[in-house]
Amino acid sequence: MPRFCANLSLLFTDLPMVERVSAAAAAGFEAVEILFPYEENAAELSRALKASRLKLALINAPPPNYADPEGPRGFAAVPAAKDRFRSDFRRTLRYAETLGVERIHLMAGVAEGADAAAVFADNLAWAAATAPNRQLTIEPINSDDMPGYFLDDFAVAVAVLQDIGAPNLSLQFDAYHAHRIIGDVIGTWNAVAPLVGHVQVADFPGRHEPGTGVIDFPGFFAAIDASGYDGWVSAEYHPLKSTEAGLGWRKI
Ligand SMILES: O=C(O)C(=O)[C@H](O)CO
Ligand SMILES: [Mg+2]
Repeated sequence: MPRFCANLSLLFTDLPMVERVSAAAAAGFEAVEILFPYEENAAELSRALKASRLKLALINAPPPNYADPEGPRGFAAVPAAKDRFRSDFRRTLRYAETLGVERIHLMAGVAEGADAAAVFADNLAWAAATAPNRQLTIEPINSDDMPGYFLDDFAVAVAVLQDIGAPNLSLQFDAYHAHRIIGDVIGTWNAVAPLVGHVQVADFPGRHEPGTGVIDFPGFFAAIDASGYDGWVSAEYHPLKSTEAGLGWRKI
């Protein structure tokens, strides 16, 4: 079975962020991800992670809260926001240092066209060269959930990763988005697995726990194991009831 990680922006949300860390450890997770840690006290969060012996697998680069439906969705592919992307990235590196983050997800933002594609490639190459010791990811996100999001296509993600060819830049594979963008989660996984650095899971419809919808998670987890991927598989879903009541999927 893959190694599972808890997304603390979506799980254990009845608790303050710092307390979600020990709740994840008590539920048997060995790693967590936090999409928006920027409103938290980084030193306090770091102490909580150490006390629970949990790794922080992933954070998103700012802006701080993409949960705001009106808020920006990152800037990596936004031509007018090149300076903003780069200053945000430097800020992320400071958080990553304090928190001991394993991977940083660089969000593309709302943009389209040839200029956006060129700026995206340029910003990613710059970020990978600026932080050669940090692992960075990009994630195709379906445009029904995030209208206008630049990176809504696995082929575009694969092409840019292969063009840049940086060893610290990889694909973030979210099974929920793969289902909504392409439909065939396992086939898509088998085509891109060597490029993947981080995995997230939620079922469709509803974006709830694996096993609550139509995605073949036993088959997907078997495909992950067969591919040799040994990174984290993160629970990035909205619990149907309570977080604890919905954790049985880890044994399916
Ligand atoms: O939308 C997703 O699936 C993500 O992983 C983004 O990081 C959300 O911010
Ligand atoms: Mg995701």
